[in-house]
Amino acid sequence: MAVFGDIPAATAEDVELAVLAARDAFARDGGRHWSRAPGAVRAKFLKAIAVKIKERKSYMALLETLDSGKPLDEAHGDMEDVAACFEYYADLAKALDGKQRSPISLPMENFESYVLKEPIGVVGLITPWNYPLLMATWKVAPALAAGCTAVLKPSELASLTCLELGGICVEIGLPSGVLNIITGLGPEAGAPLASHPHVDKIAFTGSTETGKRIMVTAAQMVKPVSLELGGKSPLIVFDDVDIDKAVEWAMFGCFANAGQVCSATSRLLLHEKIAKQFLDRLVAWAKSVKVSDPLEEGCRLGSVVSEGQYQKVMKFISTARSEGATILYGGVRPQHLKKGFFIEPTIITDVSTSMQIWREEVFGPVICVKEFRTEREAVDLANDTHYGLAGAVISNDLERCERISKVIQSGIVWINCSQPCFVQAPWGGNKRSGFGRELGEWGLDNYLSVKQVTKYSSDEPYGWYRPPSKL
Ligand SMILES: NC(=O)c1ccc[n+]([C@@H]2O[C@H](COP(=O)([O-])OP(=O)(O)OC[C@H]3O[C@@H](n4cnc5c(N)ncnc54)[C@H](O)[C@@H]3O)[C@@H](O)[C@H]2O)c1
Ligand SMILES: C[N+](C)(C)CC=O
Repeated sequence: MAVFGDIPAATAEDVELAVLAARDAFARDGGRHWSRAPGAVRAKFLKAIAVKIKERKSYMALLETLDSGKPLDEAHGDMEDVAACFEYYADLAKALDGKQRSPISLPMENFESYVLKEPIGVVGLITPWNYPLLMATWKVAPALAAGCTAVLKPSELASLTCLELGGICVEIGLPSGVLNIITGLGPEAGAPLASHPHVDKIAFTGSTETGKRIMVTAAQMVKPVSLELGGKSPLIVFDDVDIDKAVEWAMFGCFANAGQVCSATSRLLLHEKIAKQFLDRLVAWAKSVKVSDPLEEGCRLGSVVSEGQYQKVMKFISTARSEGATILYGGVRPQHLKKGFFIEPTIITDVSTSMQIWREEVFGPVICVKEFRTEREAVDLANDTHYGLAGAVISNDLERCERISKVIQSGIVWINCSQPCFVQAPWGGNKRSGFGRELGEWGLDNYLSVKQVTKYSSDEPYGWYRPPSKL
């Protein structure tokens, strides 16, 4: 670990200032310049942010890698996704103007009704460290597109690219107070934001434990929340597949970003007929992964984010061993990397459904494996979790895949792949993985409130009461 910068540790007083600034920006000039401005006005700012991100892609990616340990190639991909997300919501901001006053068909001709979509107000955005700028962007872009003003609190473990975003917003002339960024610890900076009475909504991405706390706090004010939480997602592989193709998806599903992915398919379910051959190939592929300094060309597995995360992942592995599982491959620091928080890609077999490694989110490059005989058994194992973020199935029988996609209890199902993520498609979980959807049009709806306006349009009196007799 090396210190290459420091960030402010905000407290409740800073949160107060940030919320005040956001409230002021929301209401300034009756909202004419932001919250009630045409979506096309806000779209220009979002497009301008996207342009700057693209211009600075290499620098921003480097910063993300230095801060989080993810391979530079992955950080480049993240920055492309960040720019695409701002562009996408710029288009939706523009389209919002045309969706206002959409009429509702009513069963009584004396009434006319239409719907206004209005920004919720000041929103608090609290985000994690695994995709620091991307996870923040999934909230900032739609919130701003909707006309909200925001206070963003990124993770204390990786805040730098979010601070850069703040600099970009100043450069492009985003009206002051529209986006406010505070850095600092969860209890000191995140909690006062979540409990602030003048914050109208909290959008949170992070662990299920913190999500629960945020929900309890928000409940005191009946404040809406959307929660994107953890996962323990399954990948089911049937016996009719091209083994190497399926192995590559299994690897990408659990070793990309060193497995620090909410939707990581970290429970691998293999049809018993191919299990041995599949595991032999999986080990061979895992051996060939380039684990290195994330800045090195071709790196495919960098370090985990922090010493704390390293210790946590190692503890999961040792508990799995002590509970009787087999560490088929990995489970240790790579021999050639004496410093840093590196962990070999790890494959764990002989797993039972009561083991911690089967039940809890590791958030590291660790996959656990079970075999199944029948489709029914595969689905039961896939759904044997409190989480419900994602699931994946690989088979050449597409009817089977579609059948399974209907019964997997999760917000996302991948067929013949794992992890691809598109800004146009909804993202979010069921069960203890949270609720609400980000991305796509659903992501914009997160920051809009729906107002019904109904007009009595007849010249006749309503006629429910008899008029009093005239004297
Ligand atoms: N569902 C998704 O889309 C998604 C995406 C990315 C990450 N995640 C989840 O995020 C988790 C990893 O992220 P993490 O370790 O940063 O999570 P975390 O819950 O520890 O922290 C997330 C954020 O909450 C803040 N926080 C902590 N305590 C708080 C409190 N009491 N009040 C308010 N804010 C508080 C943190 O400072 C950070 O900014 C994993 O569980 C992962 O699955 C989910
Ligand atoms: C959605 N994704 C994979 C970018 C981030 C989840 O941790």
